[in-house]
Amino acid sequence: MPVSTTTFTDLLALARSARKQAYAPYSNFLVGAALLTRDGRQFSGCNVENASYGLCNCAERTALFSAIAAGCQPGDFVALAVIADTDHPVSPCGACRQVMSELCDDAMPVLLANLHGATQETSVAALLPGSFKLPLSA
Ligand SMILES: O=c1ccn([C@H]2C[C@H](O)[C@@H](CO)O2)c(=O)[nH]1
Ligand SMILES: [Zn+2]
Repeated sequence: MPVSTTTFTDLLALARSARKQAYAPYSNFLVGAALLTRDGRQFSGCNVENASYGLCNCAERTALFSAIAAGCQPGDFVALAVIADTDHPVSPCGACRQVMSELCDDAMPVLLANLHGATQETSVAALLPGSFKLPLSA
């Protein structure tokens, strides 16, 4: 489903506001994300860190997992926006790319942004070509 500029503007505003909720006392790197569903619902996420560093959860996964927890199914999503205080639009980590590849359509647009107005539109497949997937049983 194509996504309009207005939709991305809205999602980015939500991601920017979600970023303020980040719990990132270790890295001090605050990230926000916002996800739009086919039926028009929006879910936001921030990064949540932990003293056991490997448990840190990125903003992208927080948004995706909260949508799944609210009853969304893989493929219900039409766009994701991510924002951080970076020189260039923020680049999602490998773990988030893998999660996106399983829960979102390959063609789903992803808008990467920084706080200063730079944006880059990409897609789930472009972020992780040839992603690993297990066959799902019905
Ligand atoms: O796209 C990204 C990149 C990093 N982080 C988080 C993970 C960790 O809390 C902090 C530093 O890597 O930023 C995100 O939430 N999203
Ligand atoms: Zn990540």
